[in-house]
Amino acid sequence: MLLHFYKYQGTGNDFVIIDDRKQTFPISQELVAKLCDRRFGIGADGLMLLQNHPEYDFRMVYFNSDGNASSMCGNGGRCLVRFAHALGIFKETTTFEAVDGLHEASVKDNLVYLKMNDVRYVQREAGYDFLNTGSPHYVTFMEQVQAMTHEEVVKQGRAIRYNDYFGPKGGTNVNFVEFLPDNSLFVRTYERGVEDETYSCGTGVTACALAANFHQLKSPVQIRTKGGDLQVAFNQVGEQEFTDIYLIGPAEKVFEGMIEI
Ligand SMILES: N[C@H](CCC[C@H](N)C(=O)O)C(=O)O
Repeated sequence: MLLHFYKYQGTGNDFVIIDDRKQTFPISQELVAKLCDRRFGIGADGLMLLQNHPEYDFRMVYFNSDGNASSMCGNGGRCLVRFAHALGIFKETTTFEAVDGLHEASVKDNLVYLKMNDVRYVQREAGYDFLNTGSPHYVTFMEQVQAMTHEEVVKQGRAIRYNDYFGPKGGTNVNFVEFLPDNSLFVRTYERGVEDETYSCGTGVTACALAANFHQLKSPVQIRTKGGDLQVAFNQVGEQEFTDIYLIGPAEKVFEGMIEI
């Protein structure tokens, strides 16, 4: 069977997208992992289905590149909004349903504005913060993050993702954050379910921006990643409470094609 697919990327976090409004995609962990494989498939950090929704513009179904369905993907959400806009599903703003509930979004001047769910609690520990921005994120602020090798990000990220505290809870994504002189952040992320460093992580940079608020960084926070620049705007309504959280940045179609499945 020939499958029509689209390839999108949002600041280097890349995805296979399927227009599955007819809900015919034969979901299986094996097929999703194969399509995301960078040698034997199309290659991506994740795969998304765009499906019809009885009340809202569309439904987002997200899978990590390990083939397993997962929690919310911020960059994936931005790419799917860009795709839906290109399909003509909406003109200015859209509301869609994802695994963590409803999201509003808009496309303006080549940027996608994605509203993230409110954050009601930030667990603050010695040396890290832990919060859920649609996916679970461990955030640690340190020097020289830009200078870390890929191997160091993977080794240190993997150790935290599988440690005795986070491992039994399904693991976590791990973010290493450096304050830059211009009050922006440089973020590198080890992603659960990709089990590697990705070029950026949308729910990850969102978590880093909120955690940086405890270090006097105010909204909007500029974040640099290996894959490009993102912005996170938010409203702090309480010591640990954030609403009106927007993840803002570019999302582009790279190519489309057909693949035998
Ligand atoms: N790997 C994440 C999901 C994708 C998050 C990331 N790609 C993003 O842009 O938010 C997890 O399993 O928690």
